Amino acid sequence: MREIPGPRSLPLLGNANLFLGLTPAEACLLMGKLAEEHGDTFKLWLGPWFSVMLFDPRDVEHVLSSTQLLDKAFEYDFLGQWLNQGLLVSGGRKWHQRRKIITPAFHFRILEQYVEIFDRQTRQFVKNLDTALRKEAANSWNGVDLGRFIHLCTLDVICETAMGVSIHAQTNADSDYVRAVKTISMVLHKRMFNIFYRFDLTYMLTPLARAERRALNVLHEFTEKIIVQRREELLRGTPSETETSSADADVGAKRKMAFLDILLQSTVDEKPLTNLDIREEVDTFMFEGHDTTSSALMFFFYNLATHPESQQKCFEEIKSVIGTDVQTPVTYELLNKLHYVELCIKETLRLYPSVPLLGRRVVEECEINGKVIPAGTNIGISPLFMGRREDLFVEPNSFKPERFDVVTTAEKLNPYAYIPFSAGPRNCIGQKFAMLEIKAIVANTLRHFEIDFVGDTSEPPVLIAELILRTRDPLMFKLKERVY
Ligand code: HEM
Repeated sequence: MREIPGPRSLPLLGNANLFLGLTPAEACLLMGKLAEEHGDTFKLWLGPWFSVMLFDPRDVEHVLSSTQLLDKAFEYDFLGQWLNQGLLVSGGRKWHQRRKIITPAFHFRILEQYVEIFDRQTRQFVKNLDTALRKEAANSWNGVDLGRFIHLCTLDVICETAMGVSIHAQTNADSDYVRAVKTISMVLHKRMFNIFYRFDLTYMLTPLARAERRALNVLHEFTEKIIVQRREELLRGTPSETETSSADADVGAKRKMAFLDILLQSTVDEKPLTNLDIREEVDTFMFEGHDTTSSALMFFFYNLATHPESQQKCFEEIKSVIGTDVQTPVTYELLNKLHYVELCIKETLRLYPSVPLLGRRVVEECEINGKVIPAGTNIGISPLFMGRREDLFVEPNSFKPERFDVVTTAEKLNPYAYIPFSAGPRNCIGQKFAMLEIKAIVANTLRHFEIDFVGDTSEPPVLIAELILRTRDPLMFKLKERVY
């Protein structure tokens, strides 16, 4: 450990003193400064936890492509309260088996049928924005906080695709389930990033722990209820894939194969999955599948609002592919033709990767390009810092979607520097789903509104690299209805 450079550490505290009292935004900046001072590989002691940060793409490649370094860092254990041993946090044989049975759930034929859900939920999103626009005009508000609306829309999308039911988050943002999701996200951020909440014994005595228990009850009971219901329906043989369910008013108009149904029909070692097995995977989709896409969409709209020429190009492309009738639904084929929109999404994820930090746990001592990494080390890899490396991306802080076009594609040149969806065997299983969903929301929004940013554009927004990347202050936008 001594050979790895890093800031001087104090007894017991290690380097935790450097982070004490810092806001998440300041902590984020500090990580950048430490990399400048100590180089692409540096160590950090946070109390008893030893971490090595790897910022060199060759080291990142070694870790992410390895079939040995697959275990997640200690911090992911906090997610276990909600996700139990779902795909994101599990390791070893269990992860292998689950990845194998879950991969077919993201086949393009399955994704294709979800586009109708993306389209329908986005229409509600557009309706809500329209109402907000009118309220804003009537009350002379200074802009709309898009993030709030996006979050509810992505929550509705993931709930309907994962469980086949709608929670109507967009029309009832105050429901128990929506509030529980918000609480649990807040708790997870605090536990991971505040050293005082890290120790179970002291944490259990805090009001935060009580709030977490209440939220977990709501989340687990909801998923459990749907699983039981769907299993019974499956046993009874009704309703079929495309049949309308009249029994449950909450069910989407046409039944589709939700992720849940695929899991109900899967087997491991010739045995069906138990309710708990299924719950942990469905909850994992609920967690991984909404905050990540919300963050990406938020930064996407920020980039387009501050780069009107790119917004115009996106709009022109959407108009030429989907047409000028705003009632025309988006389809899988149409979304696949939105090439320029795709470049803008990729560039947004380079500048603002939804997951700014990935962590792996070294179970057995290993060597990474000549550096010996002891067992027990947590490895940190930052898609955020990688995407901003000057030696790999020309003008890294500028929004230049063209860098991803087919001739010069920045993605192919640097497969282990451009890692918003991670890379290698543990990459994001929902990548294609996410791209389609983002495109559907973007296409429907830009068909209806022109988007302008309200606020200072001379400085980029202050970022907070928590579990999911966000900004310190809400980003506010002015919307203008498009007239055809
Ligand atoms: C813009 C949207 C998204 C981004 C940027 C993103 C990014 C990522 C990243 C970086 C990882 C690796 C995490 C790690 O190693 O700690 C990951 C894993 C994962 N993601 Fe996504 N994700 C997105 C959307 C989704 C969606 C929509 C779903 C589900 C429908 C999903 C499901 C998962 C799952 C289950 C894993 C764990 C995979 C495994 O360990 O085998 N993600 N995602």
